[in-house]
Amino acid sequence: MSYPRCDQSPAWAALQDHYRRSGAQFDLRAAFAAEPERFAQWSLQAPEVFADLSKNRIEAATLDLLVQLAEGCQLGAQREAMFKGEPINHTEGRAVLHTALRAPAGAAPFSDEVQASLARMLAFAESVRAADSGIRDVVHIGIGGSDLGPAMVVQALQAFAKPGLRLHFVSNVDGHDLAPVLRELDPARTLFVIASKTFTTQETLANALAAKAWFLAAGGSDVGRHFVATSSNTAAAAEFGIHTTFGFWDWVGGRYSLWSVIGLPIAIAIGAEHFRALLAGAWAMDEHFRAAPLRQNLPALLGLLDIWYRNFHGFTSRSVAPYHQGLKRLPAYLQQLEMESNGKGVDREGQALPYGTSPVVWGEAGTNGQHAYFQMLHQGTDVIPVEFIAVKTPTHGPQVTGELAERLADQHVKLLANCLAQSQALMQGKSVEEALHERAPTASKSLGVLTVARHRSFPGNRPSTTLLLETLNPRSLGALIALYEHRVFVSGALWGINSFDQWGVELGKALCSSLLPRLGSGDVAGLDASTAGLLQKLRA
Ligand SMILES: O=P(O)(O)OC[C@H]1O[C@H](O)[C@H](O)[C@@H](O)[C@@H]1O
Repeated sequence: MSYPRCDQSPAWAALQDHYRRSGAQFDLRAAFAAEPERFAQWSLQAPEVFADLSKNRIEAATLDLLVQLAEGCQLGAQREAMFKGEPINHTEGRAVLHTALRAPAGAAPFSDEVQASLARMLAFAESVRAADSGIRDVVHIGIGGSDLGPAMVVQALQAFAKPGLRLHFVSNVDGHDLAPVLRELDPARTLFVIASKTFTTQETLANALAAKAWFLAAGGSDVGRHFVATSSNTAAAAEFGIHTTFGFWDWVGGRYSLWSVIGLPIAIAIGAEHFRALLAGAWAMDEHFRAAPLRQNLPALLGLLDIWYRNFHGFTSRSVAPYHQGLKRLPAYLQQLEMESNGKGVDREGQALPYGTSPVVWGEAGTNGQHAYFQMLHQGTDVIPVEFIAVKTPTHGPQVTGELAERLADQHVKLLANCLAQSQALMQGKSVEEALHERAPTASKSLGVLTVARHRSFPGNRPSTTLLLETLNPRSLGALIALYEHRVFVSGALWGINSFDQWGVELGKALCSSLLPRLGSGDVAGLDASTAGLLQKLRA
């Protein structure tokens, strides 16, 4: 299982040369002026997701070299190794088979187990949704991969959720997360889902214990019926006192687990049929990723573009701007997916990498971000590629009628216009010359016109990608998430890193365990002066 690292491919040096000769001077405005076909040439339809890549600093020669780079790193073989279940998470000796969770029966490894687990989980979800279940509130307690995916999807698919059934997500060990949720609950009408792959996570166990204590104190009875677990550690869940555990396997990574029983709250919210549509959308993207030639392969193209920007242009972050309020948790979800997967500093053999890996991924739903940090995207000193996600048709649900429906439809047009305007503005910019010819009624009269024009000019040539969905539904969301998963796989595969472990979260956990008793005892012996000083202040 040894594949060449990107800098070992001849295309790497060729890309460095190409960057120096052409990439560094590339101008999007000139490219659009010179290439009438640029949009057609650089856009493509993948399953459920249309992508416009034309506003990126990329030309045919760049793509040629990036494709050579991918081939040099044996991307195709690496991809097959994942789909076939080889232990590509080699530091933990595990396969990486989230794709098997959404494969039709018989189409992927472990099919029988997967189908049986899915059927059991969906049947349980339907029983919770049934009118006679008596359940009104579902509290999902989990963190990281056992929280972000389900929470993001449930939020995104509100229009498909069962009315009257309330889903709550509690993740933080900070009691300010759990307490306000508990205030709204009736124990007799509440189901707690304790989600933890390992069932050892401090935050989740603490919240689960607190929830159980509240449940009993509030007069709840039959813990066995009101608490269930989703975990690959069924023994630990049983020890905790939970009788019903939906198990899964070590080859499902936490941040890739929403397709497994960790998706139980999704299934409870949207029902079995919609959950299957979510899986089907993801599988459609899996098939595209596996079969499409690299030049028409959207996850591959996005991953290659990430390499181009990170390693040749030196851009250190990427902003995600979903123009759909339902996707407001998508940036947080992507932060774990991408930064926990590819935030690595050594290659598979443990050698320090001579190049950058995961960019910082951040963002906010549009148009909100426009009124906050877009200033920096437009005029700041760093170039930050932006990924816009727009949804053509809104889904406000049947209860929205009459004048409200008309107004919301109009607001959707405004939303889309904003999305288009931002990528256009980033690209076009505004020269000092143009700014000089504009009226600037709010500018200070005491400044010279040239000074004002300089403040009002935009460098432009700032790259962005726009992803379009026809509508946000279970199938399209499944495809969108799988697109991101595979794009992260592509850049990780070329960087030659293990995208599927997360040792970087361990040190803080271990130090937390040793500091916890010290916060009680006040013992600061052997601590650095800063930690000791802060600990004493917190105890005072
Ligand atoms: O599902 P759990 O075992 O409780 O783990 C929850 C999360 O915590 C860990 O520290 C990892 O950083 C995440 O990858 C994981 O998703």
